[in-house]
Amino acid sequence: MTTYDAILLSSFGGPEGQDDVIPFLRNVTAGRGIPDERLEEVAHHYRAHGGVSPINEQNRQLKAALEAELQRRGIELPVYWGNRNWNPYFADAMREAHEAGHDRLLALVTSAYTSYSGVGQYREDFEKALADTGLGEQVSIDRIREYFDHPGFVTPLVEGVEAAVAELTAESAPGAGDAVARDGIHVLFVTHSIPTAAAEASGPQFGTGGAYVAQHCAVAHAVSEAAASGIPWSLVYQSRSGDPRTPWLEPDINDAIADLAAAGDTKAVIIVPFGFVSDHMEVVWDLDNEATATAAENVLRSVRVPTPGTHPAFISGLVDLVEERLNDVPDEERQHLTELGPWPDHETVGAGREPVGANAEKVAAR
Ligand SMILES: CC1=C(CCC(=O)O)c2cc3nc(cc4[nH]c(cc5[nH]c(cc1n2)c(C)c5CCC(=O)O)c(CCC(=O)O)c4C)C(CCC(=O)O)=C3C
Ligand SMILES: [Fe+2]
Repeated sequence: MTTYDAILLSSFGGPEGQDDVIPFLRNVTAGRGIPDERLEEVAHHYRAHGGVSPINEQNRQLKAALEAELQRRGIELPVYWGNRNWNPYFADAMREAHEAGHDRLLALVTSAYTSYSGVGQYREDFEKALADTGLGEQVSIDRIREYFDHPGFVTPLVEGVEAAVAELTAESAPGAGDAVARDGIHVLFVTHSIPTAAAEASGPQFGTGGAYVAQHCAVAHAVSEAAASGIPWSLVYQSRSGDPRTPWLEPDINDAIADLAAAGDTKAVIIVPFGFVSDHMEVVWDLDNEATATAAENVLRSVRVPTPGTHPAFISGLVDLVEERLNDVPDEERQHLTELGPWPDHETVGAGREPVGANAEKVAAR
């Protein structure tokens, strides 16, 4: 039995008004040389939504749902919420927890896969917040393992794909599109593109694309088997940014849609955003606007599957992951739906330990 004092719900953060947009983008891109034209382009996505990203409200709902499930199970752990890039920041959450007497924090991160963005940057920012608050000697943070193949994350996706297949193959209702045969459907599992070098660094022993690509392939395979057996699928990418000369993971979802349409067998696509845990800006803009428009231009029907959000299976799965750490559950009893899992736990950050930053070598060595 390991004792923790509180849960640190850790996320990306997003702007909550027009005045927040540029300062937020500067936080996100600090030191990484994203050109201003690109910042303006991204600002435009937020501006069109009143300068508000949906992500913070989604995290407030996630926090409330976690609190309710913890209470239902009799687990007396308060939940503090902090972000990497916007209010409330990690430092705010750590200070608040510490002032209430909670120093042993169990971090639940809203990122399901292994990559620098989902792991190393969180670790760096935890360490930076500990340094900034002067709490590095007192506060410790243990991060819950990557849960890409945990049933809590996979079940909502399976349900979403099953519902999408049913919707597309149903006899057409007034206003809906024409029914599509199963063999006219193609499932597009879409995740965030990252530079190919970052993908390799996520775990070279997993082959081309590292752990990042291997984990996504494994989850796509599992969801496809469970929900859309016999229907062809592809792993595709969204939201590439940065210098066009730097290679990033491909194909882009819009190119994939155009290619499927040109090949002629596909009448409908199911878009499965399985790299994110909520329907935040990258989902509503890049998929619900752009990819959906690309499908329509290419005369394909499209259905976009919801991300896990506050699906009861997801909330319950996250609390199972909390209990796994509280009870020191051994590897062989940990839940996982692919052969890559159960993904290992992370080393503790803080409470007097030397900061190790992104810890890229150690991540790569696993
Ligand atoms: C793998 C990955 C995740 C998933 C894991 C995780 O959740 O961490 C993720 C999440 C998110 N990314 C988000 C937003 C942004 N990401 C950016 C930039 C980048 N993301 C990258 C990767 C990822 N990103 C990369 C390689 C870059 C290029 C920067 C560089 O060169 O290193 C930029 C800068 C502008 C641009 O370049 O587009 C923005 C605004 C939001 C918030 C959405 C909202 O507001 O609702 C969320 C949840
Ligand atoms: Fe991002």
